[in-house]
Amino acid sequence: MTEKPEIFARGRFPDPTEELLEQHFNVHWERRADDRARMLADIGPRIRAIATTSAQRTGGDLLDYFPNLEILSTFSVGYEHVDIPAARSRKILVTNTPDVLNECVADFAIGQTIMLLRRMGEGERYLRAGQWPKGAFPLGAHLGGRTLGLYGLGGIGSRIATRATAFGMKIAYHGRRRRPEYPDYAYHDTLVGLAKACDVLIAVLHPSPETIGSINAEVLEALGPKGYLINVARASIVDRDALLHALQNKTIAGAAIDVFWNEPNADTAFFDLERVVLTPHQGGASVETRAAMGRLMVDNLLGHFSGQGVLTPVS
Ligand SMILES: NC(=O)C1=CN([C@@H]2O[C@H](COP(=O)(O)OP(=O)(O)OC[C@H]3O[C@@H](n4cnc5c(N)ncnc54)[C@H](O)[C@@H]3O)[C@@H](O)[C@H]2O)C=CC1
Ligand SMILES: O=CC(=O)O
Repeated sequence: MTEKPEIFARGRFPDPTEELLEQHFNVHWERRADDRARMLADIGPRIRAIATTSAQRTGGDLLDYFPNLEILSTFSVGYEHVDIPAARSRKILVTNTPDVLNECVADFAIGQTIMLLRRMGEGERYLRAGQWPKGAFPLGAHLGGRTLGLYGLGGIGSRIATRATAFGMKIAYHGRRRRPEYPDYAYHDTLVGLAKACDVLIAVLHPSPETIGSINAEVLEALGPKGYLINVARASIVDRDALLHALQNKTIAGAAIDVFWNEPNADTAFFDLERVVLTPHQGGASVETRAAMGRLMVDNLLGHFSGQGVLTPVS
């Protein structure tokens, strides 16, 4: 019987994923190490793969423990927690888990849109606080007839658009180029232009040098006092101080934030604001989606070790 490849596993995965990893590999769990430095020194040269969640940062300093590392497989679409140039310079293949969570994150983004516009979270807090007998809760706003602006029209963004259309919303988007496959969606060649044109701006794209901090004071001003921001991408895309200022001064109507600047610590400065929905990075957090992500992460590792090739390399 051939030896199972030895892998280093970082973070905590759902039980079925951990079982799959144990089934196919000889797994060294970082979280179970009594003495991490000794563990790394002992197993480093034998490790051929890393499996990781997005909560762990992997840079060149860690990769140096693994001179025979071939592949790093992350249990996430996002890969900003991996130092891609450091991996590339060591000829380490990196894979992620795109597409299997598109529908799940799109459902969630629409859920946040409804929650925000219809003020459902605030309404529930009002009821629980015993405020209802003192007067009816203020009115919310419809989705139908409003324009949804997508900053990122990829796997997830395109699914959000389909759902929003069913709610009667018009779709606009900003990207690096016009997408002829979406003739019914209005293209804006600047983010400010998109923000001006839409009522609800949803960020759903990878953080990159080009996009980090791109939702800034100018964009929020363009969104205006009747505009809502929803961020299901990464916090780094939004200028935190500009957003806080806009919410405090009501220069935008509200925001839903699923991703934070220092996860898993939420930013308490946003806690007491009205018209704000805060969630703990739940976009892809369903049992079914997590299982599919785990399967894909493991399939990438199996594809690599069988010689058949990985399914979803980070390009
Ligand atoms: N909140 C959550 O739980 C989750 C968040 N995400 C986030 O969503 C992001 C997007 O995921 P996918 O839709 O799968 O990615 P994708 O790669 O399919 O789509 C991203 C889109 O953004 C566009 N884009 C890239 N740079 C741009 C720029 N400078 N200006 C405008 N558009 C640009 C791309 O052309 C592409 O159409 C992920 O990178 C991740 O950060 C993903 C999964 C779950
Ligand atoms: O944020 C989640 C991911 O898969 O990326």
